[in-house]
Amino acid sequence: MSSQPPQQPASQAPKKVGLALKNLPPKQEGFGQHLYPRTPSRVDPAHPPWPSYRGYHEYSFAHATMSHRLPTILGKAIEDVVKTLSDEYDEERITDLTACIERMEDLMEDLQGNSKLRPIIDDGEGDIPLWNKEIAKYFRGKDFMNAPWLFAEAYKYRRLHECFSMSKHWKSYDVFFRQKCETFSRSGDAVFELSTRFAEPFLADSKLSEEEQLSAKKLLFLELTQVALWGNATDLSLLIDMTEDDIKNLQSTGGDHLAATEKNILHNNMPEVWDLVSSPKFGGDKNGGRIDIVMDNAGFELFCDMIYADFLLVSGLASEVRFHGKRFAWFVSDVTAPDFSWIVNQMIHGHLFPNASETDIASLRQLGLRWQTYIKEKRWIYQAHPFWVTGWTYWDLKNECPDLWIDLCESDLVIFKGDLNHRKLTYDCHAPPDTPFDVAIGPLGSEPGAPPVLTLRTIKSDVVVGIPASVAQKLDEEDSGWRISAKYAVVSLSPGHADQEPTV
Ligand SMILES: O=P(O)(O)OC[C@@]1(O)O[C@H](CO)[C@@H](O)[C@@H]1O
Repeated sequence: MSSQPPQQPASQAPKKVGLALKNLPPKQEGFGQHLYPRTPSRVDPAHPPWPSYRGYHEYSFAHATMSHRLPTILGKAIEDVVKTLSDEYDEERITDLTACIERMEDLMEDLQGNSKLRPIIDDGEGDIPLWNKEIAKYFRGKDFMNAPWLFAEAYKYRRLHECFSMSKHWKSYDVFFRQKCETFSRSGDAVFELSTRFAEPFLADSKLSEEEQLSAKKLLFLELTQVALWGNATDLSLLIDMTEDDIKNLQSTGGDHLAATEKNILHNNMPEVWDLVSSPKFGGDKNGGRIDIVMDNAGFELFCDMIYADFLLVSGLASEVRFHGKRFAWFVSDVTAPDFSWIVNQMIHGHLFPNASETDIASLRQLGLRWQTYIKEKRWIYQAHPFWVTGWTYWDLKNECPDLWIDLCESDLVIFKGDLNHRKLTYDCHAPPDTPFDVAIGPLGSEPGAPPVLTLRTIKSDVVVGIPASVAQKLDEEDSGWRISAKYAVVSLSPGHADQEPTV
């Protein structure tokens, strides 16, 4: 008699049972959409006008940044400090710097282990209350990946500063300074292209009629606005994998190149900006307006901004230009006070371009000397409010920093440069692309006393506003990387309400 083997328990999961349900109602869509946009009075950092981008959103640039780019940037920063350490001979300074490296390694662990965001240690800096209030009120218990991307990314740069601000001898050490200087010294072609044209200040040909002179001024204004705009394409945090030729291409400022790139400006208010700055009312009784530039990157972009600011003064469109920079190293290449002085002093005294011709070097020197005079005469003013190095968006500028708000309301035009400033203007959230720019910037566009606000931004991250939905959809279909490639740009103007008294 053959005996049957004992029955084994099933080792596989039972097959799914498919129910043939034909009478259920259809799937519904658009849940929660009635919540957006939130009305401005219900907006706060934990409740943006539209949903935030966050590090765990795998489809977004936020994810690539939080999981890959930031650890790479931090790793390079540690390499920089190790290099500095090797050049040091004083024991106390060496042990002090070693402690900075250890703090950077702790930060790397927190970043890669997705730790919760802790308060910033009080190092006596003016931005501490702003940071710790925002963490305590809105982001307690959040980590690097589930906090809004904008906040988490800014927080990482503040923690990086803390690694040094806790030290005795290295409080103002900038881990990105070396990189910023090296990149500028590799930008010779583009730098001389501009310096040789502007060493002598722009003067409209006196043989031309008044109307012709104005039209020459307008054409130059439009082209230099583009130079300031596209100068933003070369930001160091994105240059990690670029060759020298790639960089040269990005920096090309020739007329043909500008004409070709103008079609990539998806929202272009340049004509309106010209109408504003050329109006006899611009600047009131002053001889030209006060123009503020909330700067982005040091090096080549700063050089382009200075070329622009020089023209604004020389042409009489501006009576003074205020440059707003950062108090410490920020998003790799943002301008700090040392970067601002460095560029002008190197232009006058430096040896950055050993292979350049005497004419090129002389043109740079002449330009640098003129810019130095503007600084001495306070026609160019450098300012660095602590608010610019926080995680707050500019929707909160008035409430969190009424002093800065009142100061900016005195301006005749505030120009925000670059991608990060644009993210802060628009709350870095999923706003529909056809949201009008002045709506997307909230109180900065709508409050009484708000100055005219201009954004000059090459598009390097997900948020895009002010363009027809059909244009965004077409680009999504045809050029999938368009939101991060810096190939496209926006020049958007919010007219503001300078005719009304600002309130605080
Ligand atoms: O402000 P910038 O220099 O134009 O760009 C800053 C940037 O490179 O950094 C962020 C990602 O890390 C993005 O906002 C953007 O792509």
